[in-house]
Amino acid sequence: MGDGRGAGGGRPAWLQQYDLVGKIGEGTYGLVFLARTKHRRCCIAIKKFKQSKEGDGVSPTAIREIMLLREISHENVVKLVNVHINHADMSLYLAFDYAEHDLYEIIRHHREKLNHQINQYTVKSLLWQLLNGLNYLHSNWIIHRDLKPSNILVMGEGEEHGVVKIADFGLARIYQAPLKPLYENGVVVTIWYRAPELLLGAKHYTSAVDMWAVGCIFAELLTLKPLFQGVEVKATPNPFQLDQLDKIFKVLGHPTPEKWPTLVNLPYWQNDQQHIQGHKYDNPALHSYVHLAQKSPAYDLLSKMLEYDPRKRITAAQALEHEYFRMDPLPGRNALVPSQPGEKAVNYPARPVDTTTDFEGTISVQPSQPVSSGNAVAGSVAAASVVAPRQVPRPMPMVGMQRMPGAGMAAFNIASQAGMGGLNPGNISMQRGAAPAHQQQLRRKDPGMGLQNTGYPQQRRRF
Ligand SMILES: Nc1ncnc2c1ncn2[C@@H]1O[C@H](COP(=O)(O)OP(=O)(O)OP(=O)(O)O)[C@@H](O)[C@H]1O
Repeated sequence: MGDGRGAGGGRPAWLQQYDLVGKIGEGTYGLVFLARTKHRRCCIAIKKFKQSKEGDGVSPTAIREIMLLREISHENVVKLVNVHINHADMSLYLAFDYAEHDLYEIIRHHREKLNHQINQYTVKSLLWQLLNGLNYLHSNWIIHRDLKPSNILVMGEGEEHGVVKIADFGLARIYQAPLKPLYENGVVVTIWYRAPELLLGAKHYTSAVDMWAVGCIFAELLTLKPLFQGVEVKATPNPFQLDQLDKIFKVLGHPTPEKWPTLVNLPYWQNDQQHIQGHKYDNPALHSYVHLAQKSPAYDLLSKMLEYDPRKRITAAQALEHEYFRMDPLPGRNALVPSQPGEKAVNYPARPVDTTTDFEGTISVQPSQPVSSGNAVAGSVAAASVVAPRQVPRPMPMVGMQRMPGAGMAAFNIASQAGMGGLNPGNISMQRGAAPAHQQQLRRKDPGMGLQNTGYPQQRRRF
């Protein structure tokens, strides 16, 4: 594909397969655009990575990582459909399937507009699907590392209505090496979903960090507000985040080496004892923060996700088997349908689209694209407005990473990615088989339902 320049003003040729609708978001590392493929008129979200000040582009290592992400296929994981490199400045564009909603907006809509809780069926279905996608990623040795509500997408009207898609998986590895975050551009970040072992300076990631984040998200779905809203200390790399730990201790109590034996080995626990000891609370009570009975299965599951010791924390596979998902209301594939007969479905707003921003992120493009009616996106365009900046969390700095071995995985030989040319529009030379050993086994297409789980606890049609 290359970066062939179109006749008109230096626009790369690959861009011509899309009609740009506008900008839908901005993260630490880049802008996200809504586009349509000219050929099939599919809605696509294109994530453009910003260049760092040093102007360093995309390394072959990052490209290899991205190619592996293309092999990931699961109903609850957003599909990476294309990768484009703009040769001129080595900027990177990733094209994903488009999702109309995300948990950040769904929670905000309930908190600020509807003023009522998300119904139990929806919470349970969102959580189950999130765990189902995560179980698949973890089984493929991918740790997300930046799970937060804006990264949990939910499909709008259509065949996949109400289906959860985890986004931004695996991207932390790409961000860190070749693309440095732009701290200077005023982006607000959050550490609210960060696991305590990382806050205490653990050097290795395990998939348990994602389960902590899921626990935080579960609590937020129940209460409509973040559970641990610490104020971040801004410094690099990975400074001691005492306020965030304080928020956690207040709700869960002080961790102890009796309950968490490896605590004593964590750098900040050793070095900042004095500070940490000053943050003891008498009556921690998670159940009162989330308004759950202590004996309820929901509380039991949540407290297992928010277990201090990462080795004791519940895994995604175990969580899917939890009693909470076996009792009424049972989770379903469309999380956004009414929970009871006669109940009205919530009409979540479409994403606002800023139609004045082009792929460069600066100048005005052609007037609004004609959008076929009846499509969810039509609403977005009609309601086009400047996209309000939101709190934009960023991934953790890259540190050593332990991956969980997946059970019963079919071998995937990286060398089978022969002829990656089609996937490698920048024609960057790549050594075959050069990926780390732990990545050389990837489960290929998974029909959707995780490893240990054959499907939803009980299929039930909902309207
Ligand atoms: N495939 C997609 N379909 C629709 N919207 C998407 C898609 N991927 C990302 N978005 C939305 O684009 C916005 C910006 O996403 P982006 O990932 O750049 O930033 P973020 O997740 O908010 O923060 P960061 O990337 O800095 O951690 C978010 O609202 C996100 O929900």
